[in-house]
Parts: sequence; C-alpha cells; structure tokens
Amino acid sequence: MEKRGGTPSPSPRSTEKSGKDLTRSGDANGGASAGGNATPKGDKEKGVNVQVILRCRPLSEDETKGNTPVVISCNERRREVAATQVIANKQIDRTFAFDKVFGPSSKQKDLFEQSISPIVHEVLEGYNCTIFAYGQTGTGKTYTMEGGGTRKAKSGELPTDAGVIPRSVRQIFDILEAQCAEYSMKVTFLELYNEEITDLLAPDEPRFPVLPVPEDKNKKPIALMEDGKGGVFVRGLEEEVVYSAGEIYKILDKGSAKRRTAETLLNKQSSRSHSIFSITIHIKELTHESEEMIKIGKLNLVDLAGSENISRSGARDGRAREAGEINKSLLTLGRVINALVEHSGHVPYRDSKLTRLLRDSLGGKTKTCIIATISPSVYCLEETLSTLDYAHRAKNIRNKPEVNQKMMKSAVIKDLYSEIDRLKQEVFAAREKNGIYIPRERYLQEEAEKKAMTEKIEKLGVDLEARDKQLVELKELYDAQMLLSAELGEKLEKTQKDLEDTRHALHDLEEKYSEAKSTIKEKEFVISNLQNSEKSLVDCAYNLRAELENAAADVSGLFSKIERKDKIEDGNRSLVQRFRSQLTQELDALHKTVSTSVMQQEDHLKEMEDDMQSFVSSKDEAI
Ligand SMILES: Nc1ncnc2c1ncn2[C@@H]1O[C@H](COP(=O)(O)OP(=O)(O)OP(=O)(O)O)[C@@H](O)[C@H]1O
Repeated sequence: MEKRGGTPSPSPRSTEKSGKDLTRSGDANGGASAGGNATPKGDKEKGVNVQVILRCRPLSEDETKGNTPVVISCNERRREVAATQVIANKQIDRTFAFDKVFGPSSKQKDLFEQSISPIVHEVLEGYNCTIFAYGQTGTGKTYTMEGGGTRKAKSGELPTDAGVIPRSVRQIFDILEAQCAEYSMKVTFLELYNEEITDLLAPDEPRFPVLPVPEDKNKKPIALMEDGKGGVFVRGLEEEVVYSAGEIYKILDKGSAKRRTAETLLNKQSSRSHSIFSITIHIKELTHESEEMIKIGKLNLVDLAGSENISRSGARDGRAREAGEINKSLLTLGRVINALVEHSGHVPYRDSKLTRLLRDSLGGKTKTCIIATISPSVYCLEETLSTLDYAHRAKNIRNKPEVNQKMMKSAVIKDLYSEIDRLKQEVFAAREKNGIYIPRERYLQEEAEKKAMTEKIEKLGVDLEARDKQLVELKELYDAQMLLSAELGEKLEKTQKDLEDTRHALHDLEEKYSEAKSTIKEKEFVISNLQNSEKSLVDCAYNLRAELENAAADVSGLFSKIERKDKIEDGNRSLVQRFRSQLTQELDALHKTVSTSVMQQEDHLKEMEDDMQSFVSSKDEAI
C-alpha cells in the first residue's frame, strides 16, 4: 500500500503536474473513442454536454404485494420517461427526454454496454471521466454502481447483477491485457459523511484504549486541501496499487463494508454517505521517436447518498441531522448545476465538500455521466419529479474535456525517485532517531491540534477568499454605482432641460388650448344653429315629400287622362281621315257634277245665245 501527502484526488490533479516535464499529446481529442461523448475538435471550445442517463427500478417485492400503483413509464427507444400525475382530478403527463433511458426490466449488462463501456474506453485514451448516480433513497444508486450484492464471480464471470464499478474494472483489465500494455493502476476510495471526508481504504487504527471505540470514532476525517491551481486534493488519502480485477473487488468489498448505512423506511440498507471510488491508470506508450511516454486516465465512480424527504424516510434525531447534511450537500450540488446551466458568474462550488470534490466533473475538463435513478411507485412521485427536473437540468451543463497531458517516462521516474528519496530520509530518520521525537500522546495531541489548525487555516483561507471575492464584488458594485450615479447626474441635467422645454411647450399648449376652447364655443354655437336649420329643413323636406307624393298622384292621373285623350284623339284622327277621304270622294263627284252641269249650262247658254243671235238678226231683218 502506498501513502503520499499530495495524492491525486478525484479532481484531475495529475493533468496539472510538473509542467516542465510534460509534452502535449498530438491530438487531445484523437483518443475520443466509440463513446457517445467523443470530442471532435470544434467541441473543445464549445464543450460537451454532461451525459444524463435515466434508470427506473422495478417495483420491490413489498410494493408488488401491496399493489402499489405505477406512475412512471419508460420509452427506451425514444429515450423518454413519462410521469403521470393527477392534479385536481385531471391527469397530467410530464415527459422528460434523456441521453439514454433504462426501464424497470433493463439489465445491468445492457446499461453498462450501452452507456458506460464507451466512457471506459475514453479513460484508457487518457481522459478523466466521472460517472455518478443521483436519486432518491432506495431507487437503485448502489445497485447500479456496485451491483446487487452477488460479489462472487462464477468461473471468472461477473455475476449478472454486477454494477458499473466491477464491470468497468473488468473491462479496463481486459482491454489492457488484450493490448499487452505496460501499465500501473491505483485506486482510492473515500466517503463524505456529514461534511467530513474519511478514507475507506485507511488501515484500521490500533485501538489503544481498552474501551471499545465506536465505529464512527475510528474513522479519522481527512482534510480537503486547495492545490493552489484551482483544484483540490485529499491530504493523506491512501492509494492502493492494484494488479488484478480480483484485487479491486476485494478493495471494493472492504471499503463498501465501511460505508455508513442504515435502515430507513425507504431502504433496508440505505447509504448515508456519498462515496467516490477512483481508478487512476498509467499506461506506457512509445512515440514515433521511440520515446517512452506515460498516458494517464482516471475514472471516478460516485455513489451519492439518497436525496430524500426526511419525514418520508423516517429519519429521526441523528438520522435527521444526517439527512439534513445529505440534503445540504445535494442542495449545493443543485445550486452548482443551476449556476452552470444559467451561466451565472459565480458557481458556489465552495459551499460544500461534495461540490469541491466534483468541481472538475461539473463544468471542468472531465467527461461526466450522471445516472439518475427513480422509483416507479406513486408514493415516490414527488421525489421522482424532483430527480427528473434535476437530471434534466444537468443535461445542459457543458464540460470542456481535455485529454491528460502525457508524461515522459523519464520524468515519471524522476518524480518517483525524489519520492523514494523523501521516504528513505523519513525511514532513516526514524531508524536512526535522527529527528525530533516526542511522546506518542503528545504527538497525537499535536497532530490533532495541527489538523485542527490546518482546517482552521483552510476555513480562514476559504473565508478570506470569499471575502476577497466579496470585496471585489463590492468594488465592482461601487464602481458600477459611481458610473450609474454619473450617468444619472447627466440624465438629471438632461431631464431638467427637458422639463424647462416641456414647461414652455405646456404654456404654448395652454394658450392654444384657450384659443381652441373659444373656437370650440363658436363652433358649438354655429353647430346649434346649423342643427336648428337642419331641423326646419327636415320639416320642409317632410312637407315637400307629402306634396310631391300628391303631385305624383296628380301626375299619374294626368298621365291616364293624357292617355285617354290620346286614345280619343287617335279615334278622332281616324274619323277625320275617313271623313276627309269621303269628302274628297264626294267633292270629286260634286266637282264632276258641277263641271258637267257647267258644261251643260254653257252649251245651253251657247244655244240660247245662238238662238238670241238668230232672233236678233231675224228681228233686224224684220225691221
Ligand atoms: N434496477 C434494479 N433491479 C432490481 N433491483 C433493484 C434495482 N434497483 C434497485 N434495486 C433494489 O432496490 C433496493 C434499493 O436499492 P439501492 O440500495 O441500490 O438504493 P439506493 O438508491 O442506493 O438507496 P440509498 O440512497 O438509500 O443508498 C435494493 O434492494 C436493490 O437490490
């Protein structure tokens, strides 16, 4: 077992190590493999969304016996989950889409192969990846991460209920062995309980006092330190070097057994702490120039404690405090997610150890996958909806994954040599008693004091940083206020000028108004006269209309008379015509008669004249 002061923490400290010895790998993204999270070049700037997987557990035996109504339906093909809610006698379906959805009958193997296996490949390409399970208590976080409890593998095979962690371990070893790679691997396992970090791999302290020490007292909290580069590391965290999957399973069993669990109404063996199991792999590679490089990948597997409703989980006293602490750190996690999604300037990572530990996995350089777990039962609907909202929001977090810088083997060896030298000196000093020696009691006391001081300094540092930040914010606020007041002064001056102009304009308007008023009065008078005339005109028009109606009746009578007269005239005309032709005929006859009688008269006269003549002549002759 290896123990170092500044051991790699769940944050990718290894990426920032001794810059002078490091060389960049050819293509930071080239390694992104089969996984859905592959990082094409453009994504490096834009970032890659946190992948969110949703898993709904089946009803438990008790729930099935009690005929618990199911309110969740999963559509794996469409990657959707629908929750059915009845509000005011109305059925409301809320549907959420995720990157992958696994329903109650999904198998551990399927979840791993479809969603986690690509991430494991990316770890082996040199990325830091984090997989964490989030959900209400009893929804299957531990089942998904660790498995159903059947640890023993039959004939080297993993049990069917083996979870993400053993399957990832198995896959890592299988790939490395298939590649005949030269590698080294170390693991860490820590627990975060009531805002205190404990090392689940730390050797048990020899119990000096005769009295039995309560289990919790035996767990020494360890400090979370700032590394000065924006990251954190857990001081004194045990790193166990491992050579086989079997060794890791044993470590997991040992660590898991130390995790704090308790029976709640919602889960018989409920994890009361958050746990982070990390695997760091160093793989030797040869460059084209046959230089030996070390590629580093890290996989963080996080099993969060249940997000729960204190009253529903039946937590009381100590358990209630515990639930409060769990909810507090999950609440901070929620606030961090919100701040990242809303791109607010300040992300409150510092408000809880959980978010400090997960900082790089949320908005950092790590590739992250969240497995949100839910129950299908109607009695968990409230928490289920909250998990669905939470997970759905987390989908919008963007990380900027970067492949870890590869280290030259010589640089790693140099580092290790200086580490060995340091340890040798410590061993030598201890053996030769060539150092400062104090009684064990005092040493323990001083250590405790030192730890308290360190924590105090750390807390003061955090406070100071917060205050500095506050000061900067206040200064920015003050500057902004000054700027605002200058702007306001200018605006005031302009407003006063505008006011004066407005006053003049108002005066003009008032004058115009009184003029308009008198004009209106005149117009009103004219209008009333016009109205009177209009009224009398209307009366006249009525009279005229009556007269016109009479005239029209007269005219129509006249027309009928004219018609009658025309008819009579027509009769007269034909009579006259007939009379004229008759007259003409009679006149012609008369004329003929007269001319005949005239001729007869003339003949007669002539005869008389001749007779006279002859008489006269006779008389003359007679004489
Ligand atoms: N997908 C699943 N298939 C079968 N059984 C499951 C599944 N998920 C959970 N279970 C069972 O449900 C119970 C609760 O699961 P688990 O302990 O993993 O919940 P948890 O979310 O880790 O709870 P807590 O937050 O309280 O630790 C266990 O008995 C587990 O075996």
